[in-house]
Amino acid sequence: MLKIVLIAPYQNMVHDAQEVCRAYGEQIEILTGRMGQGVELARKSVLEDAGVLISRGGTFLSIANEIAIPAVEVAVTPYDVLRALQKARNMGTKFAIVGFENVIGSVREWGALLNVPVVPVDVEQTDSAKEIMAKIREVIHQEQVDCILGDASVIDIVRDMGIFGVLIESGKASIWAAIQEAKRILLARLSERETHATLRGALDQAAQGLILIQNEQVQFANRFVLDLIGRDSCVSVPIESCLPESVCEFIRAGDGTRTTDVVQVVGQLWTIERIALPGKGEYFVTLQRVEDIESLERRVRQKKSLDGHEAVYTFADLWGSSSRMQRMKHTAQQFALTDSSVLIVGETGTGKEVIAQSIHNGSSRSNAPFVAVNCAALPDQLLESELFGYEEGAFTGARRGGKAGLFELAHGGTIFLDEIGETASHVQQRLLRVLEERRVMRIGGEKVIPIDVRVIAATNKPLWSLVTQGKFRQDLFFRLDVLRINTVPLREVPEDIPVLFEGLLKQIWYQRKGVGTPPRPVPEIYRMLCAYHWPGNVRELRNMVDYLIATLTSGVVNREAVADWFYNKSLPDPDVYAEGSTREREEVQRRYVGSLEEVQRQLIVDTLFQCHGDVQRTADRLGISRTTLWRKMKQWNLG
Ligand SMILES: Nc1ncnc2c1ncn2[C@@H]1O[C@H](COP(=O)(O)OP(=O)(O)OP(=O)(O)O)[C@@H](O)[C@H]1O
Repeated sequence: MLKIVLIAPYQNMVHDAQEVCRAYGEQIEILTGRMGQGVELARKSVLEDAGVLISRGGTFLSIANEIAIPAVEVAVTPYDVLRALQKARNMGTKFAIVGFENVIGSVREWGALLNVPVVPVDVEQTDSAKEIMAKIREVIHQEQVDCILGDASVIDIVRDMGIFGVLIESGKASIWAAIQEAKRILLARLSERETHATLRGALDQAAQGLILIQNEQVQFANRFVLDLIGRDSCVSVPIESCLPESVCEFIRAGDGTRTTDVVQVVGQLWTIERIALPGKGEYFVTLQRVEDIESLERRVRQKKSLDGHEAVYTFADLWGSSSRMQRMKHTAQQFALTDSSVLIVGETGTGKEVIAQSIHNGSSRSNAPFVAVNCAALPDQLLESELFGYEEGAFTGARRGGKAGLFELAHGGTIFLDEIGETASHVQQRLLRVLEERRVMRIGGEKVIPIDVRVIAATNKPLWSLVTQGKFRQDLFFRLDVLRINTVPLREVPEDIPVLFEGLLKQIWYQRKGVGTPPRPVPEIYRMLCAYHWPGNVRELRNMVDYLIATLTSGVVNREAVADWFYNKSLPDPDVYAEGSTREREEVQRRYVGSLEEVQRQLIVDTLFQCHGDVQRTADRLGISRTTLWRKMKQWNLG
């Protein structure tokens, strides 16, 4: 605990100070010592936790000059001088007051006011005892003074000269005032010390080296640096005696306000930064292990990549009790336990993405990103830059600072390449290289970035026939087709329709309404649902349930409600057909003639028209994915 130490230059002051402390309950340490001896005591006290020093006169000035901690002066008040003059009157009629400015400052005016002949004699801090003696001799000779007034050090000299001297003593009030000032300063120091300790503690926790240098000496080094150099402290130690040579070289060689470099320290690479501070010869130096920066970068890369790249589905979301569905699910669960590439083949809406996400979530990569990219949804150039990223200036419109590709974002996790059959040949070639080398190079870049990504690809096109037509690279096909899952079209597992229908009914009901009881399906509807061929598979069934929940007015899903959906879709379904009006039936017959492809095209044109060109609404109505719709629009130039 820091304390207050009073260094009294004369014995009476010790006595007065003790009385003041007793009277006011103050706790301070009191020592006696004049000038050099007082300074020595002060120095010792600092080592013994003195926080503030108190002294007076020349001793105070010396302490304030030589000791680094705050010192408070016991002021010499006019009353103190008056008391001394009173005593001096017994010894003569003319006086000189000899002292430093802090003692005799006010005396000049007081002497004049009291009509007492007082000659002030200034003593400088630098004056030796001999020089002071000469000044006293001169004033006695020239001014004929009878007695010298002064502080303790002056009175010592005067006595040695055999001249009358009166000590100007400080009163108890001055001592009390000095103690109060010292307490105020001590409190401020204590709180500063606390802040300092907190700050030091924080800097000691830093995972990098922090060094403050002043005139090539270390003024502060945090725990990280001390551990690195194997020392407990290095305050005020020359840099070459405690810091590694490469660090010293860098500190000396750097110019400018901020310099950075990479140096070798204890066999490792470190980034080092030197920041020039406003004080001359003052620098702040930071040291960071390159390995730590790299690992941090990896973590940042992973964190950033997780934003919006999460798999939500698990195997529990894959419904269907048919043996084909169960088998498929079981196979996918087994694949989740491996790290090989998976190719999922199946029609639109059969749950390829659900399976891909479930595999990811069931795998050891489940805490890492799941990045899904629809290869058919983007123009070739854009797909390429999205997948592999690009460097600044790689092409017109490239973002400043470049952009990380989806492969980089998927680092540690899984990338799901949906509609892989739609990729252009140059993208296929690049994909192959990434899969073979397990590293990417951004477009326009030269840096090779290692990646650890599991690939799951999906297609609703017969990929092998694309290979035989030369539209898909055979080598890429075999890279992807390591583990194969064939999804099941809904029309081939009609026994799953009730389970799926009821599951979706509940799920969507609670999503939309939050509370209440979902509508109850009547068993007859399943005959209608099972007779339908479901080109959009489970997605189409889902859309139907969505429609029913939005339009139902009773708590029952009956034949009429289902028929209404079929009719609304304008599909020439035989069961529903009979329920439409003759005019509408004729209109449908007139419009939807020709090959299946022509009918499909007409249906898409009509639905797009009804939806005012809104692709999402059109796709929803037709029960196909946006991508499938885009593909078909591209095929028939409907864009
Ligand atoms: N077996 C299933 N159990 C529950 N929901 C399913 C199942 N299969 C598909 N779905 C649902 O159908 C919708 C479409 O699924 P998903 O997107 O996985 O199909 P996809 O085969 O990837 O389609 P596309 O090829 O058009 O991208 C999703 O809402 C999904 O939840």
